[in-house]
Amino acid sequence: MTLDLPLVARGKVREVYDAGDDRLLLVASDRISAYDHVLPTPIPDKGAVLTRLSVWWFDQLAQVLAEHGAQHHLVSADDVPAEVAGRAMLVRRLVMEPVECVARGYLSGSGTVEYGRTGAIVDVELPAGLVEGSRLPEPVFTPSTKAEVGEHDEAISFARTVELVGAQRAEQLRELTLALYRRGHEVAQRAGIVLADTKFEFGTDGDVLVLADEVMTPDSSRFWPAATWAPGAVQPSYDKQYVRDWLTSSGWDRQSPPPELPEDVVAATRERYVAAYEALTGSPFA
Ligand SMILES: N#Cc1c(N)ncnc1-c1cnn(Cc2cccc(F)c2)c1
Repeated sequence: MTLDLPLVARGKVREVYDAGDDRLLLVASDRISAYDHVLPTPIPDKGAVLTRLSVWWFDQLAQVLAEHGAQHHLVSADDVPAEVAGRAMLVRRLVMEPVECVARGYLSGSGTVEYGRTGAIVDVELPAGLVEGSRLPEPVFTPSTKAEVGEHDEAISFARTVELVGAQRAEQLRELTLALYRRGHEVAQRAGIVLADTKFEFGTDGDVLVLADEVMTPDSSRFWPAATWAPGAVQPSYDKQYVRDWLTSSGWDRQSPPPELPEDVVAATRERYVAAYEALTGSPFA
């Protein structure tokens, strides 16, 4: 698929195009990544499900945004080129903040490693005795810098965030990030999903802070099935566990190019994305 628009940025599974008139087009592909590799087999409708989920969250979060004097960047999910209908968002072009705003409600991944070394996540002290998957006493703001494509984001302190964006903006980003995460966690819990952590991106339009990018999707967040949540081990992913388990069983060395996925794993994975969407929104995907 080639869009007749200038490419602005390309991620592992998404692209951003210049749509003119201070608008960008965010396009979500059906590509899936696992173990830091983009797999050769697409998951049908993944891009559409994640786009529809972001669109739904923008509406759900409108009140929280307004309470913090902020807006979101979505202009339209309908006024998009036919080639990407259903899996693209027309958004306002913003001046992007240079930090990834991560909220964590649970200890997982790089957070667990950092906690094991220091008892904290960068400058955020945590109580003793936490294990992989533990729920934190309160959600924490653990910003990171935006890494180059293919690199991992690097967690930074709040003091560094202040250096980058100023004290007032840093405080606003922390407050809003945590408020949005709390709302998302509450909604997800009712849907049988643990929203363990999530990454927001913000920009500004004049003086107004604007929620950008995708929002609380399985690609920007850790989604765990609530029914199997059990601190003390790596939690199963709501959406990617079939893929991870099959890749592990296939003997793939995680260094060479990844193998094609079998049809049953593709179908089961598509069903997990659709199930997450339908559980969260209460609406049928089809
Ligand atoms: N959202 C947004 C946005 C905006 N509303 N205004 C200006 N810039 C951006 C913007 C540019 N890059 N990204 C990250 C990104 C997203 C999706 C795919 C990618 F490859 C990369 C975000």
